[in-house]
Amino acid sequence: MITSFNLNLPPGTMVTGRFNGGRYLIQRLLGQGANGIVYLVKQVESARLYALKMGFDTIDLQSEINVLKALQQQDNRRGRAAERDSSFLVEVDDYSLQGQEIPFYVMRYVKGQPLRTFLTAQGGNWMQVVGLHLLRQLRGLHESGWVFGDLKPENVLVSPYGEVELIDFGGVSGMGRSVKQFTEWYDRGFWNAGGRTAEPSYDWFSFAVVCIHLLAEDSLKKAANQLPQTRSRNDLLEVVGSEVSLAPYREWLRRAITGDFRNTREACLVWKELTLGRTLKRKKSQRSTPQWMMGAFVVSLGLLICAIYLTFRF
Ligand SMILES: Nc1ncnc2c1ncn2[C@@H]1O[C@H](COP(=O)(O)OP(=O)(O)OP(=O)(O)O)[C@@H](O)[C@H]1O
Repeated sequence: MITSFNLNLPPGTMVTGRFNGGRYLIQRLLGQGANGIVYLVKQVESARLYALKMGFDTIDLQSEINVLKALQQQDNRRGRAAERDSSFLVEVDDYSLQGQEIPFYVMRYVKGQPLRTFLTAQGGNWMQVVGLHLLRQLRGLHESGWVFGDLKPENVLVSPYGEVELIDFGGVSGMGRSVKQFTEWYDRGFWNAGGRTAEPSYDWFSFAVVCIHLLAEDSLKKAANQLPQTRSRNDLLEVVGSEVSLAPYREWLRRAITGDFRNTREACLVWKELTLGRTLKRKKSQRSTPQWMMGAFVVSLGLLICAIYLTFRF
């Protein structure tokens, strides 16, 4: 039986595909989840870095592979594959270990920090930049007929300039189907706030809960710990209305929780207007601040403004 224990492969291990013969040298462990274990690997032929995921369960892994294949084909059709660092899906094969066949697939390596780590290190204000990038990623998926489904902070990696990549496509479902993988807090059903049909509003809702979780965790915990039958979307709306840390996002969060956007393009636009307007106001008011007080903020604010400029310019 394959377990996380015997899949714990040390750096320097060569993983050779049983059918295609692709060779990948393990550099280090990237992470481990319920469905598999992910390594940073170097493809021997090209010396390129990729992420390689080995599965504990062939069926679960296969459903992720199917989604990645479909996304890859869509990218290829639109001629986008060349624009990316590398493709969604590089290779699928089996690895023989101690007489067992372990399915694996190779995907692009996403360099970045998990969303929560990033915001803790850089400050909550970065949510403005990160949020827009994330919504744009969702918009791309939605416009291609997919819903991400299992949106949670662990599935979002952020680059030093606030750019975002989604990982773990195991929860992606075709529009109109049932969401097949979700995590309690971010799930609309958990809050008795709607069904689990894969539609853009399902992802908006999850994203709203991600924001509340990251910026007002205690209040979210309290609301989530109620009896399941009394939990409702009003509990979330109350948190949104009362938490100061959520004030900049209040209008957007209310609309996301109630599913009140025409589409994800509109969700992006509203986010942009709300957060950009606020940043400009803050910049104006800072002009009257004495210079000596500015010193400590200059570097981080400069970086943030740079990122905001780059984010909102396009
Ligand atoms: N493409 C990637 N690039 C960099 N790191 C990655 C990549 N894919 C996964 N990881 C890392 O590996 C971890 C586990 O991967 P993943 O979330 O796909 O596993 P999982 O078993 O499906 O998780 P879950 O239990 O959340 O369903 C992630 O949290 C992340 O840290």
